[in-house]
Amino acid sequence: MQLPNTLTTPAFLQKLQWVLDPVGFMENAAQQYPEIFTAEVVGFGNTVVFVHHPATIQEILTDDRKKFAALGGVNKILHPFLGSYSLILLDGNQHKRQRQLVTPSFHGERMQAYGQLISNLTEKVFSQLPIGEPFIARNVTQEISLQVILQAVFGLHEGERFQKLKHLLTLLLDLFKSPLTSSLFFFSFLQKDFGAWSPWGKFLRDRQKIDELLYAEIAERRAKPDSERIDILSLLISARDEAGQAMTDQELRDQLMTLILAGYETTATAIAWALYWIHYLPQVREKLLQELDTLGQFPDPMKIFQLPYLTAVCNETLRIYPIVMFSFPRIVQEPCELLGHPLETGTVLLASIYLTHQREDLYPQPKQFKPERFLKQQFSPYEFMPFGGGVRRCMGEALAQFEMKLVLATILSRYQLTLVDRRPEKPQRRGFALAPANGVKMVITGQRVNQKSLENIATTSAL
Ligand code: HEM
Repeated sequence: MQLPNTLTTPAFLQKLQWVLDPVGFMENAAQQYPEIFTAEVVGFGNTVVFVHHPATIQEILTDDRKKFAALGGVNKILHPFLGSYSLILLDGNQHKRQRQLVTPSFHGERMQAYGQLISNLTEKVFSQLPIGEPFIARNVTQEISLQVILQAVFGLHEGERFQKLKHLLTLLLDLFKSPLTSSLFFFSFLQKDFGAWSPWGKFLRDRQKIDELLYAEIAERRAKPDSERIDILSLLISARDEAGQAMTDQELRDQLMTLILAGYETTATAIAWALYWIHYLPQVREKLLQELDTLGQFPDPMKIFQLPYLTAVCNETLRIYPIVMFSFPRIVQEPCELLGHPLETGTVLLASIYLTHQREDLYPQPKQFKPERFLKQQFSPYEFMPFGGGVRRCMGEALAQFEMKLVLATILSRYQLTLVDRRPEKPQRRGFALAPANGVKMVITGQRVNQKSLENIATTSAL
């Protein structure tokens, strides 16, 4: 059967461009085929149909348990890292069960509990940066994001286990960042244990050490339950499914690894992009500071979360270069038609988040960073979809949005920063994320005092 709008470039060239320049690849194809096209890519079983038409994406994502199944098997290269019970790898009822167990811990209102923690961690990491010396924003936001996950999700605080896990997880997560080391996961023939010095041997030994630390933490928590604890691991330990069953140790371990893989680099990259846009466009920074200053010196985290302009800046950051460029694959389960094209069972579909966010009819001048568009208009969940949709919609959406806003508010209200390089940052593939190619080089030029508080001090002393 003829697939929709098949690209004619030789398959190996398509794959090469997909790996090296995914944005250029998708944009070229969309110029020719503005709603749907078929391409040869690496990672999802070769031939994939890209869809970037909101109504069609809605059709797919609202029926992705049956007609367009969100099968986890296509993510199997992540199995050695995540384990058999990972949400990302499970299908059907098993997937549904894990989601039912995990979802309540990530509800929006629960995030309030982490407000102070996120602000304090940001302050701690930033206070260690020397004033006047350039730093790479993405490295700093990664440090913050890793610590937020270890503390808010794993419930670990300073101490030996925290330090060991932080070190080992960083080693393992770094493997996904370069094409060379991530090939270990793509090619099973490289997965041979030739001892601790061989790449796969080292991976297995590091993973073993991580597992020992995680299982020790889980055992301690089970032995000494503490109802005061608010971290996500504690909530998962007490969660029960419909049949009253708790999660096993292995399920807990696999979900923790999933949450760190899905949540660490994504959120860190989003914050780095936001810092870039805010400092690249002085009028955006100015407006944000005016809005933040209205809250006074020690604002309530929920008040920060609700700020309209800050929300618009975060949304526009996730629109212009969505961190995750496309949804997880959905697989056609019965012959059907999309946009007039017949599709047979087994066809792999990707909702292109990037191309949907670049549609001129939805977002006029899509290459320009304009937070105001989110103040003027409300977009449907299939027009603006940085966190995907349907049964695999991001579990960490509330945490990611909360963290983005609190980290930005803390940095902007306490520090004056500037970009070291005024040349535009280009988006580049980095592991699973679409990241700023140079990591956003910045420098702290000084501390900042809330203007509103200064005015208050001035008025009080004048009285
Ligand atoms: C700005 C940050 C983030 C972005 C842009 C993002 C984006 C996404 C996207 C696009 C998906 C796929 C959805 C689909 O196929 O429809 C996804 C899935 C997922 N995300 Fe996120 N994510 C972010 C942060 C997080 C965080 C902080 C966590 C948890 C700590 C998290 C956990 C997950 C999980 C577990 C899944 C898989 C859900 C499933 O398979 O059922 N994400 N995310």
